[in-house]
Amino acid sequence: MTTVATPADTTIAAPAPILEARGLTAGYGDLAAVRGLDMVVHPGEIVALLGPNGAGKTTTLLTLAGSLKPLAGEVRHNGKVATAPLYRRVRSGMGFIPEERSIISKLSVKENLGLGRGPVSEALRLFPQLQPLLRRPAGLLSGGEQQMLTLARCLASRPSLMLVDELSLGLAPIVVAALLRALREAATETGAAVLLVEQQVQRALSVADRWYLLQHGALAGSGAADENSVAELAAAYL
Ligand SMILES: Nc1ncnc2c1ncn2[C@@H]1O[C@H](COP(=O)(O)OP(=O)(O)OP(=O)(O)O)[C@@H](O)[C@H]1O
Repeated sequence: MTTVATPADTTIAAPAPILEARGLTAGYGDLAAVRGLDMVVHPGEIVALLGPNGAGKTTTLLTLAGSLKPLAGEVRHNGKVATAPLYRRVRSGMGFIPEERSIISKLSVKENLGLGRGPVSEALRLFPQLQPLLRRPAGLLSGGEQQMLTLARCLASRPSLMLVDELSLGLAPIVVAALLRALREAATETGAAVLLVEQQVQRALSVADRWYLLQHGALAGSGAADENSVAELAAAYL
């Protein structure tokens, strides 16, 4: 816990960040796609990582998840420098939803849910829409149903931290709203910390608590997700 001075000169306990980037430079081979990032994500909050195409959002997320090694700087998970690869971080309570859909097409919905670390019953409680589809091969689901399956499987394991890339890509607004609502509930009810990469600024801000803006591989701004954010972000890059 860190302490924060309030205007009334009392102190309140602020939760320690669950995820931190400190001076993080990341990329591919010699190419630094993002440089010198400082970011934090606390338990129970949704933080949107915004920015135009090619700004470095996915590279940042992959590096924070342990899929790419930092070129410089560090990633901290629960206050400790994180060096474990992605699969070990997932085993220790991190949820990761990459841009490409992570289902096994030939397995049924039920079998796909069974591959998760949480109970199938919890996944179905979160997304009852999946119940009538349980016996269907996951490859035959619609894009939105596949993304529900992915998110249900991840949330059922009660992750303490979730890194989510472009959940809404190509999906109908009503489906996106249901997916984002589930993330919001996980953050509010179970204290999960969520870092959400999203192209759609307004959608992301509808559920986020805070945002960071990446441009050309560097942080170009950050703030609370409030009524001024859209105008601020529009001025910056929309
Ligand atoms: N595997 C790779 N090898 C080399 N360069 C890459 C690789 N993946 C991405 N890049 C480059 O890194 C930069 C950042 O890409 P990244 O995918 O992180 O951006 P992004 O903000 O997520 O973009 P988008 O919103 O279009 O997905 C881009 O210039 C991209 O071309």
